[in-house]
Amino acid sequence: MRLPPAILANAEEVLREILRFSAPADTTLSRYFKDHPRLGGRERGAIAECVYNVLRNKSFFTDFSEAGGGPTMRRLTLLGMADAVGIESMGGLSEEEVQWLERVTQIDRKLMHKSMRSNMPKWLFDKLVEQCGEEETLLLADAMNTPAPLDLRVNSLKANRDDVAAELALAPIRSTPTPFAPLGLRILQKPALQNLPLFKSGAIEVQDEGSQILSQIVGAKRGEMVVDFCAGAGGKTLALGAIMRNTGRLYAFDVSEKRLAKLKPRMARSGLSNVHPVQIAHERDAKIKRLAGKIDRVLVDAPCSGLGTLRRNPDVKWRQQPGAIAELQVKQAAILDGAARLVKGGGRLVYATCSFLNEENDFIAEQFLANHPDFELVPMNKVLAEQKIALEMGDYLKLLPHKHQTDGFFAAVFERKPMAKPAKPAKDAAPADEAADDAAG
Ligand SMILES: C[S@@+](CC[C@H](N)C(=O)[O-])C[C@H]1O[C@@H](n2cnc3c(N)ncnc32)[C@H](O)[C@@H]1O
Repeated sequence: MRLPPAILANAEEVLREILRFSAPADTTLSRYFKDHPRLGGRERGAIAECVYNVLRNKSFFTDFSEAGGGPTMRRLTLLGMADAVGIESMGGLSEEEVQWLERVTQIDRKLMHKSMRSNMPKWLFDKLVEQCGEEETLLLADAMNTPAPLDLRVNSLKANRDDVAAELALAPIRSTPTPFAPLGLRILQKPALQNLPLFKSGAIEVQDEGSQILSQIVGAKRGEMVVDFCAGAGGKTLALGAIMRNTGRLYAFDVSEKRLAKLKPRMARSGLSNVHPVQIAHERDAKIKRLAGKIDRVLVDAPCSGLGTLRRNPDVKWRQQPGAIAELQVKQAAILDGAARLVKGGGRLVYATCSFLNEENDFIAEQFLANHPDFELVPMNKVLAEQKIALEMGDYLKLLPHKHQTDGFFAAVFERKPMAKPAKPAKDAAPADEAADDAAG
């Protein structure tokens, strides 16, 4: 059945707003749907897919649309919708529009100029070519422009993976185990999960496999003191709490009250009682001072460009500005430095981002090591072997969609060298302050 002609007008209206890039695309889209309650499920699906197709393919869609007649925004919408539902399902097209769509959808996109084929802003394409070469950049870009599957994490406090897969199959939702994360299930459809008893009972959470792996390499154990320094809405906090089997103490820090508030209902569903959310003003907040040198594992899931999540948030590449990367680097280094103070001797600090840019990743890790001689790098192959994760890496974790079918993630693990014990004063030694005075003199 054809979509009503008005749907193209709706899609064009919301697309125009989203392409101003003043807010994240998913926020604008949800608000639009809330303001238009009469749109049905199929219509919402088509509009959302149309918008996301335009965001993913904006470079060559813009090129195609400029080649035709009529308003550019209408043509962009037609291209996005044709990719979403097919020309034959679109109502309200003129004869000329049908012919134009039939012509442009035949064009072999692989023959386009490489920078345009990547569908990235020029600054990002150039940066990536410099970082990993043209061939790798195009593979990465193609993977980032392909919608991601839906990954679930089974909450091991409440269920096991096989039982969850069997219960999903009754829904009926087909899932397959994720290749690397031991509690992950991958779903290729896009079912509504919110009403499933499995979701309501906290047996499953939506979490990309990469994010699950990242939580695991923190290596938190039962009974330990652990800090999730940039916990946000708690995706990794919940995974860490389950890995700790709901024992020990897990602090969830963040500067954002709004994000921490979203963690609370998720905590309640998950059955975790070892999580302590704490809002901090900044990475040197006095609230965290008393924990200095006492924590076994600290995770810094740092604020970053978010470019690793382009499969889900294709607007990020157009919203991100090259100048912002340098500002992020300053913040990342400061947060990592603040968090490092918490780690006890022999404890570990994990720095992570969902970015594939070396500037936010290797560079920050190397700078940290250069400035913190009391920490040493734990090579990622060692960390992965400890966790029995069958992935081959070098010094760092670098997950990429075209290689690992996950979002783009980076992680480095540092271990604090055992702290030197204060030397026992010799029996006839002078009191410490006297000795210091002597030395100063
Ligand atoms: C990448 S997000 C964290 C995502 C979260 N770990 C998860 O798995 O869902 C980065 C978070 O860092 C927080 N943040 C920013 N500056 C911070 C700071 N100085 N100290 C602690 N958290 C900070 C942001 O509010 C944001 O929630």
